[in-house]
Formats: sequence, C-alpha cells, structure tokens
Amino acid sequence: MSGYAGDPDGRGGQGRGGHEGRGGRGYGDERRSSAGRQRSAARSRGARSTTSQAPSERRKRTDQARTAAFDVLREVDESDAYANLVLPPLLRERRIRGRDAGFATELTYGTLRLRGRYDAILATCVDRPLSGLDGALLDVLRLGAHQLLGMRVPVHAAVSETVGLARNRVGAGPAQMVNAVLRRVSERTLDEWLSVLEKEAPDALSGLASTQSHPLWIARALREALAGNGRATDEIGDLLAADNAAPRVTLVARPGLTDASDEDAWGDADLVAGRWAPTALRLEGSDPSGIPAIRDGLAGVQDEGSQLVTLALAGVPVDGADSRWLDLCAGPGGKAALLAALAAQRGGKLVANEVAPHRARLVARALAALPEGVVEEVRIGDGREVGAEEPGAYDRVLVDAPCTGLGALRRRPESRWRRTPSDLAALTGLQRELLASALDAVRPGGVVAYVTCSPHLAETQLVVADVLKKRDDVERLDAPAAVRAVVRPAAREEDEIPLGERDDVQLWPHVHGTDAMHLTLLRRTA
Ligand SMILES: C[S@@+](CC[C@H](N)C(=O)[O-])C[C@H]1O[C@@H](n2cnc3c(N)ncnc32)[C@H](O)[C@@H]1O
Repeated sequence: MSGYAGDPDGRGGQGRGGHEGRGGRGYGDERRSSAGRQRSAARSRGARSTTSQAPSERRKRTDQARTAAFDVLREVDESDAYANLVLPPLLRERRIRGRDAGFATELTYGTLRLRGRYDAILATCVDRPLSGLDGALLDVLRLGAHQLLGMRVPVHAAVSETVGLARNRVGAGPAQMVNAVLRRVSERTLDEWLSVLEKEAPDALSGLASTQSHPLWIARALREALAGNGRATDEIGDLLAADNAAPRVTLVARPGLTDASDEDAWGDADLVAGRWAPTALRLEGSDPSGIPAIRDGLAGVQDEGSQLVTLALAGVPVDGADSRWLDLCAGPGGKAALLAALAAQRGGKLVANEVAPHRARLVARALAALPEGVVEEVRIGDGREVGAEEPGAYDRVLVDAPCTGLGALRRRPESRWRRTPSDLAALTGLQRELLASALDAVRPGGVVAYVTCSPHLAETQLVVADVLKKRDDVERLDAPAAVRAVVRPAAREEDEIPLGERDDVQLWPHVHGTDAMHLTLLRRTA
C-alpha cells in the first residue's frame, strides 16, 4: 500500500500491485520496490503537471476518477457486470488517462475486493443494518472507506470528494450521512479497525473472513481444501491475504511460435522469467496489449499455474500413438493454444470443443497463429456427448472443467461476492459427466487431465473419486512427478516445487504465486 499524503489532489496513483491487508506473503518484494520507484517517478511528474492547473480543473479530474469507479460498482451490482470488462472501455470513453486512470482502477478493484472488510467496518459506524441502505449509497461509503483505509488518501480529500460524489449521484440528504460515517471511519487506522473486527468475531475463522474480506463459506471451504491436501489449516490467513493482492500479469510464450530470446516479439516490454513454467514470462506493468507477440497470437496472457498443468498433460508419457489431442472445454482458448503449440512440435493435431458459441469464437481467435493443419477443428458442442460420439478416439484429453473459480479470486475482484454454495451442486454434476465423457473419449493407454481453477474438495478430489468408483478401466498417474518433469530446470535444482504427498496436484496463490489450480492425471487402461 502506498500513501500519497503530499499529493495536492489528495489521492494516490497506485497501480494494480497494491498490497492490501495484513499477513500477505512477501513474494515479489524486488518487483514491488521497482514498481514503487516507478510510482515515485510518476508521482513527481504528476505533481509538476498538477501545479500548472487551476484548482477547479484538478477537482474535476479527481471527480471523474471517483465517478468512474462509482459507475462501475453500480454496473457490477445492478447488471452482474464484470469490473474488468466494464472499467477499461469506460476509462477510454471518458478519456481518463495516466494517473487518474490508475487511481480509478485501484479504487474500483480495491473497493470490490475488500468490500467484506469495509462492510464490517461500516456496520459499526452506521446506526442501522447495511442491508437497509440504498445500494448506491452503500457503494459510495465503500469507496470512501477504501480511500481512507486502503489507499491512504488524506482524510480531508477522501471525505470531501466522496461527499461531493454522494451529493451528485445519490442526493443531498445521503451526502450528509456519508460525511458523518466517513468521519467515524477515519477515527481509526486500518490496523485498529482490523483488531476491532477480530475481537468482535465469534471465532477465529469468522474473524479472518471479515478482516480478509471473504464470505465465510468460502473461507471455510478453502480451509477444508488446505487440510484435504495435507497442508496446515493455519495457512488460511496467508491464503486469504494472497487473494487480496492483485496478481502480476504473466504471459505464455507459445513453444515453437516464440520464446523469451525473440527480441522483435516483445518490443520494449519489461519481462522476467516465470518462477516455475519454462514458457512463463512475468510482465513488469499491467498492459500487455501493445506487445507484438500478444497482438500476433504467438504469446498470450496466462497464469503460470494454467501453463504448468497444460505442460504436465503434454509431458506425461502415453503408450502408443500420440497424434490426436482433445480440449473438451476449451473456451476462451488459453490452454488450447498452448496444447496446440506443443502438439505442433510433435506433428500432432488438436480438436478444441466448447459449448458456448461466443466462447468457441474466442478459441478460434486464440488458435489463429498456429501453423496450418495443427488445429483439426474448433467445434461447438456439449462435451458430455463427445465420449459417446467418439469413443477411444484421442490420445490425450484435457478437461478444464467449468467450476466456481475459487482458485482465481484474486483475478475477479467481484466474483467472491457472486458465488453461492448452491452453485456447487450444478457444477459438480456437470464436472462428473464431463470427466466420464473424457475417459470414454480417450483410447486405452491414453491420458486424461482433470483440471479446475478451484481447490474446493467437492469440485476436485470428490469428483474424481466418484467417477473412478464406477469404472475399472482407469489408473491414477503421479501428477506431482509430471509437474516436476516440466518445471524450469533452475527451479528443479534450487527451489523444488512443493507439491505434497498425494498423487494429484493442488497449486496455491500463497505457496506457488499461481492461481489455485487442481490437476489429476488419469490413464485409460483397457
Ligand atoms: C474453465 S473454462 C475453460 C478455460 C480454458 N481451458 C482456457 O484455458 O482458456 C470452462 C469452459 O467450459 C465451457 N463449458 C461449460 N459446460 C460445457 C459443456 N457441457 N461442454 C463443453 N464445454 C463446456 C464453458 O463455457 C467454459 O468456456
């Protein structure tokens, strides 16, 4: 978290990597300090330009950034929109750029992510239940709380600008209430507030859920997932804190299409090698859109965990032919593009299947740069039917199943508030059917990877156990060995990737710095 107490606008210009909350791990410290240096430089540039502007002009600019954040929050609330899809075009339309865009981005994503924490604090400052407040008023209060406690905007600026926003967008009466409530919020520091929340919580897990801003059912499910994977349950605080830190942008250099040494491909992007996957490059900064390799489809934006599980599927030995691969649930196509690049290097072909037509179009786009002939087909269809339609037709099959996404909460700031435990029943039924179909679609001797970006036991271990209970033609493979075989040689030697004792793999944001991807590898035996 960086403070901007000396900023005449009374606001910070923090980018995506802000450290939110206590108890986060210290990975990426080196990068954080370099980002800090960049921010200092930006700050001094900003300070110069600010002094040349009239106060009324400065206020208008600042209001624009806060108003943009407010408008995105309302769309997320009222239309179930995704903030990361709404905010960038809105900033472009309103010509909000540079530090103002950075401020609006941090204000929007930080407020959404830490909504649970701020609601718990606001509940102690408002004399009626928050559920009785108008949604727009509550969003204004949350924005004010994030400026005060998450961005260190000076109190006078955070309060007066947010009261102005309330007056413009909600009304004069509510604006008075915003003034009173934010003054109460400003009476304590973040650490003091977190102590209050911890003391008020009925038990330790509820305290962590509230201070680290997660619904209690998710905190409980994540703690169970840690235990079910042989990890200490007291890691839960670190895991929840890791969900609150915006991830760095990781790119995949698709093998055979480009690599890190290809200078023309990367332009002047500032890149460092990934920690685990030999295909991974981490971007300093947050906008990959201008990088030539991304524009041309030779590279993509992809979490390192996604890269690792895909490389592991491609790397595990199969008996016999190895020429026809299937991605059963391919949209939007990140893993399909990596799989196809790997298949191309071995003279193989990929079929990419996706049930949603608009997502199938994204798959086709992601695969556009692959050499001709590698992509046999991008098809629109229900993956549950492929096993019956094409029994034993593939050598390798990826089931990257639709899931709750509880392993990628750091990427979608609003998603933790949208999911409910009732989503699980429908998803786990679908996951079982997709895995069963994949096992029918692979030939004896071939391999299936079951992958989720959720560590929830009901979506991972229980799905696999249930499907295998009904079959005697499948064996479990050593997934940790398959992952170890594909990590970067340097990581293998110096810093062996911690993968636990089970035969499946569960990655974690607080341990590996990846999304919490699950991987089970299965071989069809007869
Ligand atoms: C986790 S995403 C896959 C992500 C993808 N592998 C990637 O790396 O870009 C799951 C996908 O499964 C699709 N899906 C859902 N139900 C399906 C079904 N019955 N058959 C095939 N695909 C399905 C969803 O539309 C979604 O695109």
